[in-house]
Amino acid sequence: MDVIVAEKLTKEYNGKVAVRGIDFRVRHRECFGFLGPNGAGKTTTVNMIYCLSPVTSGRLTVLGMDVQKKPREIKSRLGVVPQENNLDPDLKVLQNLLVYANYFRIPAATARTRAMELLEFFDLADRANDRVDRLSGGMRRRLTIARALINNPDLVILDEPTTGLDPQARHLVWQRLRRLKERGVTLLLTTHYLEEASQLCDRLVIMDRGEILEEGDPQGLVAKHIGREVVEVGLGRMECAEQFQPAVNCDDTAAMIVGRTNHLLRGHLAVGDSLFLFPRDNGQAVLQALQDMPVRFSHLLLRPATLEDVFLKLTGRGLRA
Ligand SMILES: Nc1ncnc2c1ncn2[C@@H]1O[C@H](COP(=O)(O)OP(=O)(O)OP(=O)(O)O)[C@@H](O)[C@H]1O
Repeated sequence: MDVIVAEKLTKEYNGKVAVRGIDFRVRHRECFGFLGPNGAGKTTTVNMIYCLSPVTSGRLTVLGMDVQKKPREIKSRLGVVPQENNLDPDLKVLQNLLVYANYFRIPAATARTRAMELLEFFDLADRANDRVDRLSGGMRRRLTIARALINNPDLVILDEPTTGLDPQARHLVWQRLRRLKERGVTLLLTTHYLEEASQLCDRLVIMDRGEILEEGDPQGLVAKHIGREVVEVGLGRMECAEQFQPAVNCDDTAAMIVGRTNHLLRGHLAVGDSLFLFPRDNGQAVLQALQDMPVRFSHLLLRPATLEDVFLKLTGRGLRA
């Protein structure tokens, strides 16, 4: 049985559509992601999944139950990590977990054992008696995730789990989330970090302006839309040789580059003063062809293709634009 089934799911705020008739399914024990820029509708979608925000139209079932009919039952089996940490800063680390356990009516002894196990798992055991306001941002985030697990949920929803964390803290959170997945917990996360999506998600949807543009596994999506590599050409502040004078603007130069390398490409994309070339199979040959041109580009690089390229190709914008 799928853990979440959404069909033509729609959310409007005062007549303004935030989520526009989307369909998706989350499978048991997978990590499923919503990748998209700010305002794409990710938070709105997860708010409907954890029954915080009513569905405007369409069908949404979580753990086999309709969100409009069984919100209480659904909530009791979910763990939720909201975008903003909402820990109680006046309470100590362990107390934060115990108070939460109380909401779920977990017996005190069980709650204490589980809380200590979770603190251990998230590398926070030695901070159990510290006040929350003494913790670093990364520790608070891990504590928020630990708290979401206190009721042993069947599904954990994480809204932008590592936004605002430094790279080291982010990697530590990813490591723990991967271990949770190995233990069989179904994870659903929203993110605008392509690296987070690639590192954690088995499958994801790319969302923009309330719609799902694509669905698949991260590697499969990159292979389908882009290929293995990208040659990125910076067309701003170019230095041209005399004989290359006709190519004075980006559009002309981009057209000329594509003309010369087309036989080596499976596609290309011009965005602002950057040109992205998608080599058919030999990125090095494309790079060489450009290096042979009498132009010094503002930058020229051959790099692995990423989900960011997929997003750019689908929307014409960057994820952080
Ligand atoms: N409570 C609300 N009332 C009115 N409009 C809202 C409300 N919440 C969200 N919106 C609008 O719905 C759209 C989708 O917002 P949402 O927060 O779901 O996007 P998001 O992808 O999660 O982005 P972010 O990463 O910024 O949270 C936006 O246009 C937003 O302004």
